[in-house]
Amino acid sequence: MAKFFRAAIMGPPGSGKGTISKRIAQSFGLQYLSSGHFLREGIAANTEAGVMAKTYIERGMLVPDPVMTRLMLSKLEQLSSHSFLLDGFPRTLAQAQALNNRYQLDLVISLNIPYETLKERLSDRWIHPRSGRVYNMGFNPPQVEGKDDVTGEPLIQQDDDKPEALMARLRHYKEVAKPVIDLYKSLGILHSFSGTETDRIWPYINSLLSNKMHTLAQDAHQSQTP
Ligand SMILES: Nc1ccn([C@@H]2O[C@H](COP(=O)(O)OP(=O)(O)OP(=O)(O)O)[C@@H](O)[C@H]2O)c(=O)n1
Ligand SMILES: Nc1nc2c(ncn2[C@@H]2O[C@H](COP(=O)(O)OP(=O)(O)O)[C@@H](O)[C@H]2O)c(=O)[nH]1
Repeated sequence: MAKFFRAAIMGPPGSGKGTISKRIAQSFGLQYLSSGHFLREGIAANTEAGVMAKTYIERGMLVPDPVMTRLMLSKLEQLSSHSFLLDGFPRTLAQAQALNNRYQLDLVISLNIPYETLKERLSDRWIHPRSGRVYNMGFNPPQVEGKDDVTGEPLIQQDDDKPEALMARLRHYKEVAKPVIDLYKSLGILHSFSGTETDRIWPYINSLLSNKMHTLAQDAHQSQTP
């Protein structure tokens, strides 16, 4: 039976999860699932989960574990025969345990990026709220300043990307992520990458994934050979 490749990416705000996920999805054909994107979609569509999530996000809080877990596991159900990459989920240990009861990840990527770099990147991050498309005035600027490349609609800066909010977000991330990272370390599937430039980190992630997917394909082939 074909074996599907299941991965997650973790890292503080601004560490490049979205940027790297886009490259992984393009290069390896993994289905990309961003929990933040699903939440924003739910909020825009006024779904039950969206209405509930909004009250937490507006206060800078995490959406409760049962809501996130229900939302993400139901998205994953629809992808039961697909390789996937998760971004933003699991965020807490309870979410990681709930995920692990249903799907065992093959690989977790953790990004370690210095604080000064995060601060610079986020102060330059502009987003198209409806699609979640992300720009950076230095790294990947839009074709027309302040406008989304696809729709031409205005780009915005998120309040919590401002330097004043960043320190608290970062501290919170570290606190909540530590037990999740420890869990994946103990399972032997955690791979950490450090640096200040996505373009320098990417070749290492690319070769790690190429190797893993190659091994997986070989294992699947051997298990089929009588
Ligand atoms: N498992 C998750 C994922 C997201 N959120 C909520 O959804 C918001 C937006 O999530 P996301 O798009 O992943 O962005 P952030 O984590 O805020 O930041 P970044 O993209 O910069 O990492 C979060 O701030 C948080 O309030 C949550 O509560 N639980
Ligand atoms: N200058 C610079 N900006 C980057 C680099 N990698 C990503 N970015 C930008 O930094 C911001 C944060 O990246 P993003 O992928 O959204 O990070 P996430 O919050 O972890 O998902 C975005 O504006 C990206 O375009 C990099 O190597 N250099």
